[in-house]
Amino acid sequence: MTLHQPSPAPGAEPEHGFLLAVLPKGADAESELAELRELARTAGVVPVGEMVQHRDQPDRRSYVGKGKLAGLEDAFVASGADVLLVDGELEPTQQRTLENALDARVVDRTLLILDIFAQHAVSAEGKLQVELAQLEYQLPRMRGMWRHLERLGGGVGTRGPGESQLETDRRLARRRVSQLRERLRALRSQRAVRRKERSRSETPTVALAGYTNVGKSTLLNALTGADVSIENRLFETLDPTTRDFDHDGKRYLVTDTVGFIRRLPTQLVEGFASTLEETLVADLVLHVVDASLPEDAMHEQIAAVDAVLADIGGGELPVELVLNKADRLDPLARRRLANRFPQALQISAATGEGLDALRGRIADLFADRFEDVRLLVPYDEGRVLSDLYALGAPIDDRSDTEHGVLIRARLPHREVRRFAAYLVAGDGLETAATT
Ligand SMILES: Nc1nc2c(ncn2[C@@H]2O[C@H](COP(=O)(O)OP(=O)(O)OP(=O)(O)O)[C@@H](O)[C@H]2O)c(=O)[nH]1
Ligand SMILES: [Mg+2]
Repeated sequence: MTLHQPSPAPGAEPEHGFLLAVLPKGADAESELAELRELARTAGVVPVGEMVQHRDQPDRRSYVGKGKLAGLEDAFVASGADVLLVDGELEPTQQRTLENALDARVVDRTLLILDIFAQHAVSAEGKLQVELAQLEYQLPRMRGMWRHLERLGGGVGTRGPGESQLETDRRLARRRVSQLRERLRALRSQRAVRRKERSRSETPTVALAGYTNVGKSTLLNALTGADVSIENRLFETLDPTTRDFDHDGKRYLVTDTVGFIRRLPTQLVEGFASTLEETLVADLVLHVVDASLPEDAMHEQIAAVDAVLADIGGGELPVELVLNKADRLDPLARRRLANRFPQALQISAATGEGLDALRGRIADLFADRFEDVRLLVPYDEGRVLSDLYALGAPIDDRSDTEHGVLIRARLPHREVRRFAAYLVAGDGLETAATT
C-alpha cells in the first residue's frame, strides 16, 4: 500500500518524530501506534522510531518508568528524531522531564491533534474553535511554564516580574477565551437559523458520521456531486458541508461532518460539539465505516463513534451502518461482513458501487417515517391549516364537510402528535358527527 505523504510547508524540511506509547498490559500496541503514526504523518512529521512500554500507569514525573528513561534517550538519539510524540496527554511535569532528558521538543497527543486541527481549519468558525481549544489547553499549564523559566533564570528577583507577568498573561488569555466564546456563540446562532430554514422546508436530512479517514467526504461527493476536499489524512474535514441529491423526484440533504477519533481531546470535544450538532439535528445518521480495515480495528472504530455520539447526546438518533471501501474486499471478506452485519450495505464511494442501493435505502427509511392520517380542521382554525401546509408534507385530498375541512395527508411521524387533536379515524365522517 502506498501512502500519500503530505508535502511539508514549502521550504521547510519535514520534522522527524519518535513515537512513544505507555500502555496497560494487554493493550493492542500495534493499533495504538498505527494511529499515532497516522496522526504524525497528517501533521507533516515523518516517524523515524518508536517505543512502547507496558505499564499500569504512566510515571507521574517522567511518563515512562524511570528505569526506561535512559533507554528512551539512546533510542531517540539513534533515530535522529527532532521531536518526541507521546500517545497520551502529558502533565506539565512529565513534559518538562522528558524535554530535559532528551533536550528536544515533546508533543503530546492533544497538542498533536490541536496542531492538525489548526492546519485544517478553513472557516472562521473552525479557526476560532481551534484557537479556543489551544488556549484552554495552555491556560492551566501557564503557571508551570513560568516556574520553569524562573528556575532557568535563577531565583531572587525574577520571581516578582515572573509572577506578575504570569498574571498578565493569564488575564489576557482569559479575556481572549471569553471573546472567542462570544464570537462562537454568535456564529453558532447564525448556523442555527440556517438550520431552522432547512428544517422548515422539511427536507429530510442525512448526516454522515464516522471515524476519521473512512471516506465520508468521498461519499458526500459521490452522492451529491459536491467537491469537498478528500485526502488520505486524518481530520481532512473540520467544517460541516451540506449538499443535496434527488431520488425519485424527492430532495434529500446530506451533511459531511468532522471525523471522530478515540480519546478526542476534551478541549476539542467542547469546541467541536457545535460542528457535531449538525449530526444531532439530522433525521438520520449514516455511520460510515472503513470496511477494509482489519476487523478488530474496525470494531474499535465503530465503538468509538458510538461512544462519541452518545456523549454529545445523539444516542437516540436513528443510525444506519454503511460499510465503505468495499472495492478493497475479496469475496470471502465480503461474505464475512455480510454475516456479521446483515443489515449494512456494502458500498464503495470511490467506484460508485452500491450508491444507488444506498439512495434507495435512504428513501425507504424516510418513507417509513411518514404516516397516512386524516385530519378534520374546524373552519375557524385556519392556523392549523397553514401549519400543516408549512410542513410541506404531501396533502393527498381535501374536502369541505359540515364540521370543517377534511384532509388526507402524509405527515412525518414526529409531527403527527402536534395535530393529534384533529386526527380522525376511517373516512372521518362518523367521527366528525359525534364530536
Ligand atoms: N479504496 C477506496 N478508498 C476510498 C473510498 N472512499 C474513500 N476512500 C479514500 O479514503 C481516504 C479518506 O477519504 P475522505 O473522504 O477524505 O475521508 P473522511 O472520512 O472524509 O476523512 P476526514 O474528513 O479526515 O474525517 C481518501 O484517500 C479516499 O480516496 C472507497 O470507497 N474505496
Ligand atoms: Mg472528510
